[in-house]
Amino acid sequence: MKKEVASVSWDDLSYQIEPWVKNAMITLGFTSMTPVQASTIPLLSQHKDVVVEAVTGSGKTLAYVIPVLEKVIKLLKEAELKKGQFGALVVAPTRELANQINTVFNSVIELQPEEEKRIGTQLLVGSMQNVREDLELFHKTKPQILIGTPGRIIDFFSSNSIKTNKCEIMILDEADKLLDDGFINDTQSIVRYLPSQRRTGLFSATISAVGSKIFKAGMTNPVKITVKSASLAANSAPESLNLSYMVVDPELKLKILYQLLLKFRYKKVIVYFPTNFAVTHFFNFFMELVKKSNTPESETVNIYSLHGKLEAKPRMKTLNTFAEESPFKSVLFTTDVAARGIDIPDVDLVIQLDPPTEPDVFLHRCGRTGRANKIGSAITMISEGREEEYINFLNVKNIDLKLQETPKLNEELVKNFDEKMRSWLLEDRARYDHAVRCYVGYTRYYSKHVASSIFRLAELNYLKLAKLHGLTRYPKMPENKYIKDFPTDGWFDDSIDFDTYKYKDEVKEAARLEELKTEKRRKERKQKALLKKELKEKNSAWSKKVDTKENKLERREKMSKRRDAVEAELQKQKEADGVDDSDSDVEVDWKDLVRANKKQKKQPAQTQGFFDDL
Ligand SMILES: Nc1ncnc2c1ncn2[C@@H]1O[C@H](COP(=O)(O)OP(=O)(O)OP(=O)(O)O)[C@@H](O)[C@H]1O
Repeated sequence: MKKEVASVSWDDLSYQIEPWVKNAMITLGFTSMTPVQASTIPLLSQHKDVVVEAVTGSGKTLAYVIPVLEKVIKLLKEAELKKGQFGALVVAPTRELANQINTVFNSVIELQPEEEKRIGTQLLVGSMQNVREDLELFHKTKPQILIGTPGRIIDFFSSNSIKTNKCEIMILDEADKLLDDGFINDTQSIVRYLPSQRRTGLFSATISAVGSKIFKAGMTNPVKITVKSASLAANSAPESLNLSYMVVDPELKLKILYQLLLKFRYKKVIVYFPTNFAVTHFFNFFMELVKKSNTPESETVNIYSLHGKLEAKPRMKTLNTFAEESPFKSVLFTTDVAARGIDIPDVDLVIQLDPPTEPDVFLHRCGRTGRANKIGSAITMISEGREEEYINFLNVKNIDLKLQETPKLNEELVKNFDEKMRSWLLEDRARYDHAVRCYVGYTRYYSKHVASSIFRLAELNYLKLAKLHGLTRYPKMPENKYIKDFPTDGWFDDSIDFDTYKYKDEVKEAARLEELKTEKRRKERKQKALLKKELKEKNSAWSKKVDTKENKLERREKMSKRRDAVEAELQKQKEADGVDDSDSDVEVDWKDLVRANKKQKKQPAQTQGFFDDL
């Protein structure tokens, strides 16, 4: 479905573009210009640097493709480019986008008349081929336009055989991304390779936040062009895009997604997940779920996955297959790698399982649908609670989301989902390990939200999050401090016996069994050692007791010996003095003697006592 919007004829331009380029536009079905094209082309083609901010899907690509072609046409008319020279450079943050831009250039160039000097392009992106192969191809085909991602462009320019002095124009597509912290150094390195007398164009749907950083792209006195949506309610997004949100129980997100994928009417849907791990994990599970559900609804769905950890070639292939015409409903599970610039006209639905960490990315993700005035819907899931404040946060940024009723889950679907999730996880312990990584990755992702007052780690519902991932135990991580009543060893569900939970991979399983044995032995040894220690402590306490008894006896014996000796001495003295003996007197005298002896011991300087020899 298309919405009518005001457009400008190619002939209404004050500046006349190259006739064959204009004809090519009409042949391609672009009978008139979009507003951003009408405002940008005359300026960029005629010696102005531009900073262009226009909503997603508004036609920014052609707004620079035409000026770039015009610069190159002019260059070729003036003189041949010498060996190693090129005339234009377009930089994009992702391989997919660079590839797409290359395709747009070639769709126009293919319509170049025979008599014109041939224009050529070359794609410079990582992992398609190596730099040496890129250089060989460049010297063989002599393209005038280079399109690529920053890393590979720098590697390419570092070859002495490449001469950058004839580069007339540089375009940064998704310029705010190329000027952010992750890319700025690379972007500046590229700028330093280029001659200062060149035109520069920065393009994005969200460039305002970049501010004075635009000058890091080496611009001189740029003109700012802003094309907003006609809709006053949400002029940061195109009018043809319906933005809505659902408030959901975080544990139910995937079930709701599954129900939407089966019940909703759409041709192509892009589903955004927070991490690469999540894309792989849930893609694998949903493939199984769809395959084994065997319902007429599930049979009409085809699912694809795309993320940054995949090789470049399969990534491109997946995107191409997803973009192809299909009698099935096509679903793409992806990350922010496919948030910006990707133009697949049939995408009529975007679903975000979580808001992105950066608010600008919200518009880019949603903007994969509702492009070029086609109607599209973007639904964002918001977890119940504090996250609901995100809606006001977006509202302040002129992004207005309508509340959509959360679908009631079908009981049969939930039962089927739970059973399949459990059996799929139990089939291979590696899946559980992966689910753990997903869970941990999610918390890392959550901590990166720019709107940190809304997305607080302390307020995440960890139990629901763990259950969403199919876990039965909280993995060890610092965030566990936020979990109230943390269960012993992290187990909140003991329904899986981990001793018998197997890996499908035989080598891994053998290693696990070995580890289990070692662990058992370690436990046994520990227990034995503990028992031994306890026993030792018990024995030593008893022997101490025995020891004190023996000592007492010994002391008593000594004492009685001393007493006998004293008595004998006294008796001797009495006999010598002729005194009669009586027990009671001896007793008294003996005690006195003992006391006197003690006193003497305390006063060593005194004269030697009676007991000193004993
Ligand atoms: N003059 C035109 N008439 C009709 N359709 C057009 C015209 N120019 C571009 N389009 C179409 O509009 C769609 C979106 O264009 P483009 O990809 O350039 O958008 P964009 O503004 O770069 O979006 P994003 O910000 O998402 O990258 C494309 O499918 C393109 O073919």
